[in-house]
Order: sequence, then structure tokens, then C-alpha cells
Amino acid sequence: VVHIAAVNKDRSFDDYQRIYNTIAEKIREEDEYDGYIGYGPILVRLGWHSSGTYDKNDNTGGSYGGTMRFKLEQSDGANNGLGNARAFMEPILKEFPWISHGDLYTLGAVCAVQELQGPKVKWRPGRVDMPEDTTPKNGRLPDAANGADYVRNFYARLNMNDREAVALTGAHCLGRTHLKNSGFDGPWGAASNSFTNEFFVNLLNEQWKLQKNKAGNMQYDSPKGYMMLETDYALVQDPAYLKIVKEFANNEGAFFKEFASCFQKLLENGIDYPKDAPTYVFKTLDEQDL
Ligand code: HEM
Ligand SMILES: Nc1c([N+](=O)[O-])cnc2ccccc12
Repeated sequence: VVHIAAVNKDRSFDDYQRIYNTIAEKIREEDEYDGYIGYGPILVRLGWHSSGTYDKNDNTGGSYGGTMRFKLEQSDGANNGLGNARAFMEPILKEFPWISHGDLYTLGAVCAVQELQGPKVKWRPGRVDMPEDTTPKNGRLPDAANGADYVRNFYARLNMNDREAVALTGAHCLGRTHLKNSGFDGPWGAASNSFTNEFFVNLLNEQWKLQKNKAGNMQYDSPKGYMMLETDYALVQDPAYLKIVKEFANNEGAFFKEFASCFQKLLENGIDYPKDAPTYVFKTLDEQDL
């Protein structure tokens, strides 16, 4: 399968910055969502899950076709709860009907990372909505009840190495798990809406206890009420991963640099960009004094 980015000559950087600003202002405005965590984290998850179906072996899945808009993909249990993110995006699609779903879902994720004080993430337009029958089968997204070998294998399918895998999982500094969505619970209090290297600091500094949660699923809990999934904790069980966790815990800049490049790579997996395709770095609201 080949997906060529369609360069829309009628649209400029300003058109996309206007969409960015609309999303960013809506995140700011609707701050009460999910116990005042806000929509940032779930918008990051929407962009990630739109892209996480990619398979490097046959170049299928990924963000290009915007197939997250179809009920088959939405019915994947791993996507439970993302209806809130899609509902957030509905009025944006109405106001800017010219943007593809793939471009919107990935732009929203980049906007959320930047507005939550994360690194600047480069973004390129050109994804084209594909028909429903191109939707990848369910089951391509990862399952949290696994260890390091599974994690390494999963990320390899997305063409991600150890450093990229650790950096991407660092997005678990945002938001939280919800029993009704995934059967995992918490963290309470610690759930944050600012993008930092705290996930790695927590992994190294907290006492973690593997226990059954009230849904009967295994998760790691800490005395402070933090939690880690088994696939999170795998990053300190595997010696190669642990080395990178320590680097990112001690050097937030190194984490930000790696995250910025591999998040863009994740959101663009499977897409061929013509040489005249533009690359955009959006300004935050703060940078525009908005
Ligand atoms: C092995 C890989 C991964 C697994 C098994 C995993 C699993 C999960 C689970 C079970 C949840 C809780 C969902 C809920 O109950 O609402 C979650 C939340 C989240 N994940 Fe991951 N994840 C993985 C990788 C990633 C990556 C690569 C990113 C982004 C780069 C990411 C971003 C997020 C965010 C932002 C949330 C919070 C969403 C919210 O607060 O509503 N995750 N993840
Ligand atoms: N906030 C989180 C943490 N944490 O340490 O705060 C750990 N793992 C998570 C997994 C999914 C979503 C949020 C998480």
C-alpha cells in the first residue's frame, strides 16, 4: 500500500495555524473535562491511536486514511473512551470542512503536546480520507498486560527502536487510566495535564507494588497513589530500556528532543511526502499573546 501526501495548494500555514488556535482555545475553555485534567491528554491519545494501527511489514494502517472516523475502528476495545475526543473535534470539522480527518486528528495531538508545555513537534499536511473498506482490522493497538519483549516487538512493527519506544511511552505523563475505558485505575492526583519527564522520574523513584485492581487486572501502584501499567513498568525491568529511562529522568531536554522527532514519525508512518510538501511548526497561543 502506498499513501502519497496530497499537497493542497489552496491552503497555507495560516489556515492550519487557525485550526491549531481553535483547538488550543477549546482546550483552554473546556478545562473541567475529566476532573479538570482537560482534553489535552485524550487528544494526544486520539492522534496516537489513529497512527498506532500502522504495520511496517505491508505499510497498512496509520493516520493517512482517517479510518478512526468509522465504527469498526471505534469498536476496538483499545479505543474505548476516545468518543469524547472525536466529539471535541466535531465542531472543528464543521468550521473547517476542508481538512481531512487524518490531518485533523494528528494536528490535534501536536496542538495538545505543545499547549501542555511539551516540545515543538513538526507537522505536515496531506493525509487523505480513505473509504470504510480500507479500515484496518481491530487488534493492532497494544495490550497493557505484557512485558518488555512484547513492548519491543510491538514498537518494532511501528518501525520504532528502543529509544523511540521509551520516549513515546513517556506521553503517559499525561492524563490517566479509567476503569470504564480500559479496566485500569488511576493515578489519582498525579494525573497531569502538563508534558514533562515526570513519568520517568516516577518510574525510578516510587516504590511499585504489582497488585490486582478492582476490575481484576494487574497494575503497579505506589504509596502516593500513582500507577503504572505492566507495559510501563517493563521499561525499568529491561536493562536496555532502563538505561534510557534514567537518561530521560535526568535530562528532560533529551526526552523532549527524542519525543518531538519520534512523535512526528509516529503520526507520519506510512506516508510518502513529495519534496514540495510543506513542514509546519505551529506557534503556541502564548507565543501569539492569545
Ligand atoms: C505499549 C504501549 C501502550 C499501551 C499498552 C498503552 C495503554 C494505555 C491505557 C490502557 C490507557 C488508559 C486508557 C483509559 O483507561 O482511558 C492509556 C492512556 C493514555 N495513553 Fe497510552 N499506551 C501505550 C502507549 C502510548 C503512546 C505511544 C502514547 C502517545 C505518544 C500514549 C498516550 C496516552 C495518553 C495521553 C493517555 C491518557 C488518556 C486520557 O487521560 O484520557 N500511550 N494508555
Ligand atoms: N499518568 C500515568 C502514569 N503516571 O505515572 O502518572 C503512568 N501510567 C499511565 C498509563 C496510562 C495513562 C496514564 C498514566
